[in-house]
Amino acid sequence: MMQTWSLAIDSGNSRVKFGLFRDQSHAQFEEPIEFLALDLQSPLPVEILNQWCQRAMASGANKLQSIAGGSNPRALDCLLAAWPEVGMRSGEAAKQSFWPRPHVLRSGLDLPIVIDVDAPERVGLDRLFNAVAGNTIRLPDQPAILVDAGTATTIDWVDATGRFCGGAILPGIELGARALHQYTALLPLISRQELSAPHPHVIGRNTRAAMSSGLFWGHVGAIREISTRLSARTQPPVLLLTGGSAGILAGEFPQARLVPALGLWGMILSMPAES
Ligand SMILES: Nc1ncnc2c1ncn2[C@@H]1O[C@H](COP(=O)(O)OP(=O)(O)OP(=O)(O)O)[C@@H](O)[C@H]1O
Ligand SMILES: CC(C)(CO)[C@@H](O)C(=O)NCCC(=O)O
Ligand SMILES: [K+]
Repeated sequence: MMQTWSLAIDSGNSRVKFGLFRDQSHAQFEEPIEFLALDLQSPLPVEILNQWCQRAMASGANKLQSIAGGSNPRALDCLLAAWPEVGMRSGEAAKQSFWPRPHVLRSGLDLPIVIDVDAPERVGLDRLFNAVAGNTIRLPDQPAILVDAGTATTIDWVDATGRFCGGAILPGIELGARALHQYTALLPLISRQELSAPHPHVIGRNTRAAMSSGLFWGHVGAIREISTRLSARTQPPVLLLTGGSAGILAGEFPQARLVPALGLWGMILSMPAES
C-alpha cells in the first residue's frame, strides 16, 4: 500500500515552521509527528530534516513529498535556494536520500477553498491554509473562526459552507511591543521572553509590567471582541487558535481548540494530487 509521508514548510514573517506528517490520504486532522519553528535567519536545518526523512522511511513510508508556502515569499525563496540537490531522481523511497524539492504554493487561487473577498488573489496564503484546514475540523454546517497569533494576528471567518470570508488583521503581541519602544521616547523594549508569560497582573506597578499587561490583555480583548461580533451573526462557530503566541492566549479562551500546526495541515490538504 502507498504510504506517503509529507514535510510541510510555512514561511512566515518571523519564523519558518516545519512539520512532518504521516500518511494523510484519509484527510482527517492529526498533529504532526515532528514540529520545528526557527527564526528566519536560521539556515535550512538539513540535518534535522534528514533525520525526519530517515524516520519516515523506517516507519513504512514509501513515498515522500514536500510542500511549502506561507505569508513571506522572499523568505521562501531563500529557503528553496538552500535546498540540497539530492534524492530528486524519483519519488521511490529506495532512491531517496532527502526530501524532494518542495512543491510551492504561491497562489491562493490554487487552493481547495472558495475565497469570498474583494481581491481573492491578495489574501495571505497563511490565512487561507488555516481556512482549508479549518474546513476539515469544523462540523458540517458549522462556521469557524480562525485566530492566528503570529507577527500579525489574524481573526478570520469561514462560513458554514466552508467559504473564506475575510476577517481582521491587527499587530501581533511582539509587534505591539516593538512599536511601543520604537515610536516613544521613554518606553523600553519588552522582550519576547517577558511576553511569553501568560496572564500578567492587570495593574502593572511599573512601566514594564504595565506594558506587559496592556499588550497581553489588549490582545485577549481584541480577539474576544472580534470573535464575539463574528459569532453573533450565525450559529455558534468553532474557534481555532494557532500561531506563535497561541499558547499563551489559549488559557483565556477555554472554548477554543489550540491547533499549533493548523496552517501546515492546510498546506498538505492543498497539495495537488498529481505532485
Ligand atoms: N519561542 C518563540 N520564538 C519565537 N516567537 C515566539 C516564541 N513564542 C512566542 N512567539 C511569538 O510568536 C510570534 C511569531 O509567531 P509565528 O511563527 O506564528 O508568526 P509568523 O508565521 O512568522 O508570522 P505571520 O504569520 O504573521 O507571518 C512572534 O512574534 C512572538 O511574539
Ligand atoms: C496578514 C499577514 C501578515 C498575516 O501573516 C499575511 O497573511 C499577509 O501578509 N496577508 C496579505 C494581505 C491579506 O491577507 O489581505
Ligand atoms: K502565520
